[in-house]
Amino acid sequence: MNVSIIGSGYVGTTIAACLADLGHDVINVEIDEGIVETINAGEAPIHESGLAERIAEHAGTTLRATTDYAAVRDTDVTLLCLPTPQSEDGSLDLAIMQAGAESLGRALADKDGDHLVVVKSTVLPGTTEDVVGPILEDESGKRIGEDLSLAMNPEFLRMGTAVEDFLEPDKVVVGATNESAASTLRELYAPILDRDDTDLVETDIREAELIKYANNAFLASKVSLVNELGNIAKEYGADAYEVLEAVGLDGRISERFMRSGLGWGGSCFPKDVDALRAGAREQGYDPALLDAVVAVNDAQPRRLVDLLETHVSLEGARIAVLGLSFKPGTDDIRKSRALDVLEHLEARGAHPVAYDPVAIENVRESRPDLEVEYAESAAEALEEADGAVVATGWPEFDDLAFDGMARRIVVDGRRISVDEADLEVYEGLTW
Ligand SMILES: NC(=O)C1=CN([C@@H]2O[C@H](COP(=O)(O)OP(=O)(O)OC[C@H]3O[C@@H](n4cnc5c(N)ncnc54)[C@H](O)[C@@H]3O)[C@@H](O)[C@H]2O)C=CC1
Ligand SMILES: O=C(O)[C@H]1O[C@H](OP(=O)(O)OP(=O)(O)OC[C@H]2O[C@@H](n3ccc(=O)[nH]c3=O)[C@H](O)[C@@H]2O)[C@H](O)[C@@H](O)[C@@H]1O
Repeated sequence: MNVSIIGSGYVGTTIAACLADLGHDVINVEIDEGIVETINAGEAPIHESGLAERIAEHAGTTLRATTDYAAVRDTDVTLLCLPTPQSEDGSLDLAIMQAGAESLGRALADKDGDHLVVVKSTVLPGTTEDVVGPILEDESGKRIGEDLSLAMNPEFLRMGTAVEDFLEPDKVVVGATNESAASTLRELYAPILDRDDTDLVETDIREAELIKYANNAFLASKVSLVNELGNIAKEYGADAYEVLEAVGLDGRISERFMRSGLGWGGSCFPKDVDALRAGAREQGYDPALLDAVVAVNDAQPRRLVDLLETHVSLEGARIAVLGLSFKPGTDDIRKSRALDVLEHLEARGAHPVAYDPVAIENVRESRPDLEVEYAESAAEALEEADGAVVATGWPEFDDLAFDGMARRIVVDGRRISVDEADLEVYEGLTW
């Protein structure tokens, strides 16, 4: 099938390379010329395991990139993978989606024959049909239900495991208003749907849009609940990891997403939970539980620094901060809880020395306001430190030697593997 993908970021690039791998002819339409050149040169513009080799294999043949929207006219289906950021007040900002839909609609005006447009970006219910659809109709002169079809197909991949998640998903959700759109998507994903472990959910567009938010809200809530239970466990002197491992054996609950500690960050959970809360309020519903989910999450970094302060007087103290990215396996620092830890340490007069295997440059560039010293290794960050906090659970922090510290005091927000006998103090945030 001939497929065009609008937006070549984490989702668009991953999907393009994977669909080319599945045998489709794919073109990425992207406004950033640097990304376009990188893909056409056979290289990956982002770091994701399994991506570079797929781009290298297909670039120039079944995978191409362009800045020119006219390319969509040679394709049967277009997947919109544009960013859907949040506004200052937390609500969903659709400006980029609207601009992309306008360019796409204008390009489709000169296309003979039918075209299917699929929204893959995370958008609130009503966006596909009430915002994207009308723009496409106005700009293209085509009519939905006649020579234009619209579908919504949310994406559930995680950063760090994007290729594997896309090719081996638990489910594919297709929201479509007509059978021909649904059948085109079934054909597009045929090799994925042939897997025994992938469920196909066919539904209407609004449900598809909300399934994505409900999914992220559920996972973020699960981690906040696990953190609240962990905070309570800590008060009782109990180990939350042992408690929740047992709880997870209940098939209704599941063992996954049970890691308590510093909380959730990243480019998705925070923005999507906020957008859903703002959207719910706009609809007249007060999302009390989701408000609490965010409040619990926001309190964890302060709790970690409070815990450290019970062992170290922070004014003037040199504190090693291990990990800056929002989770291991990525250099993404958006809404990383580690940044909140740095802010709390700074506010209390400490001198943070941070180390991360891949994310330091991103923090340096995007947060010049932070007064942090950066180290080139964990050992260098720990040198002469009066205490250390673990903010991201990178595997390389497991079984680390805490040699060289002025005082071997370690407060862990991610449950790394530690030989406590080597330390003066080892405290987990929730155990
Ligand atoms: N990052 C993730 O792990 C996941 C993201 N999502 C959702 O997918 C959507 C896309 O997210 P990401 O790929 O992370 O975004 P991103 O920010 O990594 O990439 C978006 C790309 O679109 C390009 N772009 C912006 N305006 C454009 C335009 N008018 N025409 C063509 N290209 C344009 C940007 O230059 C950028 O390269 C969002 O709605 C997000 O919530 C869903 C599942 C996973
Ligand atoms: O909508 C999105 O973009 C994506 O958001 C998340 O994916 P991602 O943000 O890449 O990362 P996760 O692995 O879900 O982790 C999110 C945050 O939760 C934290 N977390 C996760 C699991 C856990 O047990 N404990 C915990 O604190 C992680 O450290 C991280 O900060 C979802 O898992 C994806 O399904 C979804 O597609």
